[in-house]
Amino acid sequence: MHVDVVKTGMLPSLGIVKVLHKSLREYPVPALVVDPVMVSTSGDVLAGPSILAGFRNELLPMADLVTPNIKEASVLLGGVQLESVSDMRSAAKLIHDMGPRNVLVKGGHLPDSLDAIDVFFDGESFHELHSSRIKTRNTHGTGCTLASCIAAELAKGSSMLSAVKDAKHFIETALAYSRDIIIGKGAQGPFDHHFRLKNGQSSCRLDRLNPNDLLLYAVTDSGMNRKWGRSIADAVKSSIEGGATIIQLREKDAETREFLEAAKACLEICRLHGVPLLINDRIDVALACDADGVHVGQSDMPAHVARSLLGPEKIIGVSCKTPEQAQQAWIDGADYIGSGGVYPTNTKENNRTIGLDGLRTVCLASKLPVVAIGGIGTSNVRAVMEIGVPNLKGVAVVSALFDRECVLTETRKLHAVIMEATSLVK
Ligand SMILES: Cc1ncc(COP(=O)(O)OP(=O)(O)O)c(N)n1
Ligand SMILES: Cc1nc(C(=O)O)sc1CCOP(=O)(O)O
Repeated sequence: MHVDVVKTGMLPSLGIVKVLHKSLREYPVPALVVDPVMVSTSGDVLAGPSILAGFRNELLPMADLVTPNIKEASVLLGGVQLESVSDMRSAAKLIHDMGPRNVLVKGGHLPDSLDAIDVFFDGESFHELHSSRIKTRNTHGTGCTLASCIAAELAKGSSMLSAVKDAKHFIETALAYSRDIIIGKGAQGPFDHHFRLKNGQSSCRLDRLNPNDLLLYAVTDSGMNRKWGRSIADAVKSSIEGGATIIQLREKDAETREFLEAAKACLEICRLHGVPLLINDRIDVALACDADGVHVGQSDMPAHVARSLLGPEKIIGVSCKTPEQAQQAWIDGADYIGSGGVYPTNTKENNRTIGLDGLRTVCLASKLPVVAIGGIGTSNVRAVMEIGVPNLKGVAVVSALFDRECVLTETRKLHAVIMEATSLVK
């Protein structure tokens, strides 16, 4: 394999900085990621003034990306204190002025924050990248691994922001996987990079969402099921038997305790069939019953806060009607987006319809898999699945399944049409 990216940690002497600088000039690499390891975990500054000067003047102007943590950013900037995300933004801009094309200031050491916030600056826009804070002593090597992952993603052809996002996700998952490993006696242990190879040997779920699970997304409505005289759990069971591939409990008028009991009963059914169960809006209910994730809208808990509350292993879906919302959902650590209303619906009041064109626009702007929602049933699902955008993975449906006498029959019918439509698309 040809990997044409160089990643460097802090170099122990000015001589090596100079040699590297010279060889990079002679043999330029397509992308240079610089991880300035210049402050030890205990806070000692590892780089003397001459190394710092060589680093600033010779390496940074060549770098496509530099990835200091807040202590290293502070050293690079002559000792300014960084205590907030706003300070990190100012630091990213000042470091950018030193010449690198992109800057990622890592906020893992920022005190008092629920999640780990990194600030990415590409010279024009800032992005705050959130991930959950994993409580573990095994954090040794995260900075080097992050930079190496970014370099590897760039070599695979990713854009800089995508590479950073993917690398952050790798680190977050690896930290969760390594949380309880005990190696050595020091205050800090190493984390395990090989979790993908060891999949199956840990209780940690590595791939939160299989996008194919979005194919037929059944979203419950207690009013409808009550009207037809069945429990939420019975409705969920029938929909799964009919072919539903993922379930969302959207119980707008349920009391918390009633909702939690229903969620636990549904979870038992879903686990039996290997179907993920998500909770609409209620992060507390999702946490209490250990559901597989949540779905949040634009006026609900922001996805990055949901991620920090739920941790790296849970699925998060976000409703998006515009390309900007889709981009933000991706930045915030969502796993999929729900986009609609594709058609008018009576299930959700005052819902803006975006049509097939709006759906296509959102799909094209989204780096995440998309599920279409709103007024979808057997008569129009084919038109939705045939819009010809590969990341449209399925349809989410409420009334076409649950406002019917027989959930099993309706789900089977819808499933059959979707299967036919998707086989024609392929
Ligand atoms: C899959 C899916 N997509 C969109 C929605 C709508 O969620 P939201 O915007 O939060 O609106 P409410 O469902 O809360 O009315 C969804 N629930 N599922
Ligand atoms: C819950 C919901 N969200 C929508 C959105 O556009 O985000 S449309 C919708 C209701 C979907 O119900 P039905 O399948 O009965 O039309």
